[in-house]
Amino acid sequence: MTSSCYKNIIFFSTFTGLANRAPIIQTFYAEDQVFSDVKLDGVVTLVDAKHTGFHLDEIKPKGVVNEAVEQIAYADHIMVNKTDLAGEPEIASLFERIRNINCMAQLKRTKYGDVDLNYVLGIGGFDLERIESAVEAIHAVEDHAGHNHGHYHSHCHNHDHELVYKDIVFLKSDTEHHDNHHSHDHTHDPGVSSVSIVCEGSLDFEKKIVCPSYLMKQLNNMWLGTLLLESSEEIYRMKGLLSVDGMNERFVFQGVHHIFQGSPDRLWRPDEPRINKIVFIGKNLDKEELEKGF
Ligand SMILES: Nc1nc2c(ncn2[C@@H]2O[C@H](COP(=O)(O)OP(=O)(O)OP(=O)(O)O)[C@@H](O)[C@H]2O)c(=O)[nH]1
Repeated sequence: MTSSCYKNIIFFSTFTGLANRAPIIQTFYAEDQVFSDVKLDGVVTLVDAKHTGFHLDEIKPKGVVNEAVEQIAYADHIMVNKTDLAGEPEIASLFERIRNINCMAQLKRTKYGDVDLNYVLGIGGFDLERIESAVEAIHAVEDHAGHNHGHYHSHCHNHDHELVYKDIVFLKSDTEHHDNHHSHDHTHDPGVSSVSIVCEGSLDFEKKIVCPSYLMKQLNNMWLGTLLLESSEEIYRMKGLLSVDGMNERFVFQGVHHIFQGSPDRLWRPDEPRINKIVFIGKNLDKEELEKGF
C-alpha cells in the first residue's frame, strides 16, 4: 500500500498471497530510484486465527519452504484476524507459536481486520532509529517467559572489525552456495525462530573506514559479514545495537538476508552500561554458536 504524502510503502501479506517477501523487500534497497523515491515502512502480515496453526504444521515437499512460517518471520506487525472463530486456547497457542518464530513483531488480535490505522501506518520496521525498541521487545518477552538465563558475557572477543556509516551494503552472494541451501530438507520442523545475543563490553575495532570500497572488505571480515555470507539464506531479518570501543555513539544496524544497513545512533550515556544486543530471525539458528562467534 502506498501513501502518496509520506511516500511510504507498507507491505501487506496474507498466506495465500505472494510466495516470498525477500525479493520485494530487497527491491527497495537494490534499486537506486526506488530507494530515493519511496521508503519501505514495514511488513504487515495478516494471519487467520482459525487456520494458521494448520498452515504452520504443513509438511512441505523437499525444497519447498513453509510460506506461513516465512511470512511470519518477515513481519513487523502481525494481525491475528478472525479471532471470533477460534477459542482462547487456540489463539493463545497461535500467539506463542508466532512469538517463537518472530519475537520482534508486534501482534494484534483483530476481527474482520478492524484495526487502528496507526497500527498499519508509520511502522518504521526498517528504521535504524527504531532498532532499540525492536531489540528490547525480544528481551522483554524472554524475561517474561523466564528464558533469560543471564548469558551476559563479561567481555567481547577482540574484533578486527570496521564501522559502516549510514550505508547499505550488499554482501557478495554465492550462487552455488545459495542453490545448495535450497536443496536442504525443509520437510520437517521448519526451525524458524528468533535468537537474541546480549554481550556486555565494547567491540574492539583497530582500523577506521577510509573509503567506501574499503567498507565491503572490512564488512566481509566481520563476524557478522562472514555469518551473513555463509548463512544469509537462513537469516530472514536481524537487528542490533553495538558498543564499539572508542566510539561515543551506539552503532545500530538491521538486515534482511544479505542486505545490511548500519549507522551510528545516539550517544551512550555516561552511566549507561555498554551492552551489545543482536536479534536474529532465521532458520536453524544455533544460539550457542552465534554467541560463541560473537
Ligand atoms: N467470522 C469472521 N469472518 C471474517 C473475518 N474476517 C474476514 N472474514 C470473512 O471471511 C471470508 C473470507 O475473507 P478473507 O479470509 O479475508 O478472504 P481472503 O483474504 O481472500 O482469503 P485468504 O486469502 O484465503 O486468506 C469473508 O466472507 C470475510 O467476510 C473475521 O474476523 N471473522
